[in-house]
Amino acid sequence: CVLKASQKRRPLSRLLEQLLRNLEKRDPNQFFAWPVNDNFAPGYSDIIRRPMDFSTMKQKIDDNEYKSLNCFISDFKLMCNNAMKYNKPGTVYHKAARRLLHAGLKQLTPQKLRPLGNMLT
Ligand SMILES: COc1ccc(C(=O)NC2CCC2)cc1-c1cc(C(C)=O)n2cccnc12
Repeated sequence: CVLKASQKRRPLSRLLEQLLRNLEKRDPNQFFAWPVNDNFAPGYSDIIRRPMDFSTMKQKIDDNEYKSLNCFISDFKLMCNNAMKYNKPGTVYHKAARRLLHAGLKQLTPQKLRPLGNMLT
């Protein structure tokens, strides 16, 4: 069937949505699903200047704010590093961020991305 213009997603957006879904699977507790709330994380917005979470990344994909894969990967790293900055080592969140960052970057290696590359053509 022919996709209407509104349904036609840019190749980059389709790739980023696929990558985002795979990254979200590595966050089963959904600690990274939504913006961190200062009520549960005292002083968070004083310590973390540039908050980031998966829902914000999804919105940025939908708003075509990512001009490249590297911008997307930078936001993923920012999200994990924020958690390792605010939360002390040994906390459930610091450990979750380290594991997510490690697992996520393994999915974003050129070897893993090359097969998806043809989605960009
Ligand atoms: C969207 O953010 C969250 C959503 C849910 C939860 C959560 O279910 N926490 C329960 C596990 C022990 C309480 C935690 C968080 C959370 C993420 C974070 C991060 C990512 O720093 N955080 C830091 C301090 C306190 N809570 C959190």
